[in-house]
Amino acid sequence: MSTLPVPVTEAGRTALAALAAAPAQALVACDYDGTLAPIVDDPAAARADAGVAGALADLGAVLGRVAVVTGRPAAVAVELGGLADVPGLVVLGHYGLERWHGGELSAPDPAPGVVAARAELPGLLGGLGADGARVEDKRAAVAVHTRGAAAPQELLERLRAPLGDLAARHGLVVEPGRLVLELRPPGVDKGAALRSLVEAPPFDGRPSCVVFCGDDLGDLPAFDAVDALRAQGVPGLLVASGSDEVRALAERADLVVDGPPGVLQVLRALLP
Ligand SMILES: O=P(O)(O)OC[C@H]1O[C@H](O[C@H]2O[C@H](CO)[C@@H](O)[C@H](O)[C@H]2O)[C@H](O)[C@@H](O)[C@@H]1O
Repeated sequence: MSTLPVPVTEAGRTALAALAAAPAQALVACDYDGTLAPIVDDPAAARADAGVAGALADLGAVLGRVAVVTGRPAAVAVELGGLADVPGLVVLGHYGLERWHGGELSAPDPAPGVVAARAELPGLLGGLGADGARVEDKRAAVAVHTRGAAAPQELLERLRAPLGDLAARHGLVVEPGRLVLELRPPGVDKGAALRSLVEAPPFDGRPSCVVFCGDDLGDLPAFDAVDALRAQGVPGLLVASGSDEVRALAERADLVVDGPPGVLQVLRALLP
């Protein structure tokens, strides 16, 4: 078993004690990219360490619920993460729009705005001379990545306004992330997704503890949700998978670890 780094906050230490006291009523949820899987140039190649599935399975055997809450389509996270055989795992995809559990996927049809925006994207990017931009078709959303460009951050900034216009014209919102701008339907976020897990059995709104691990801007609503639960008396632990690209989570976390290997170490050490 790994050693768990000590949270820097009293709230974090309280949450760990609560988890140890009542593991069967605890919820542990993790983001996928940058948290369970390393950041790589090609989104289709972002595979989790082989130990991740085992760590989630071990935790799932003793905790109330283990979940992955991701901006990816749920089935893609399951496939890339090698998570298909993790007993009891829930994967909420597309920021909570999709739910995967026990091999069953519930996924709504893509919003018409996504279909229209996707069709316009090649012309728009071509007209802007967005060399190096990569379009990721996520079915219920469409993402434009700039990691492969000569100047990734500059290109991202240049695309922000035109992609914002495109999204607005089609009733979509722009979800910013690590060198990516995603056009997706409004009305879901990881905070609501996490709350849906808290409200469901076996917790029915009163878990003994909620742990959330994330790395990117899209994880901030889940951090907000944990803060709100704490205000209601539910202990919570916020874990940031640290990176040089995004610092906003590390500034709020109870525990900052060194990327996905550090998160895996935490998951292993959470076992009572
Ligand atoms: O909520 P997440 O599970 O963290 O998903 C967020 C986005 O992650 C992916 O993009 C990020 O990871 C890629 C692979 O490492 C990397 O190339 C890219 O630069 C990152 O932004 C994914 O491709 C997106 O669809 C997700 O929304």
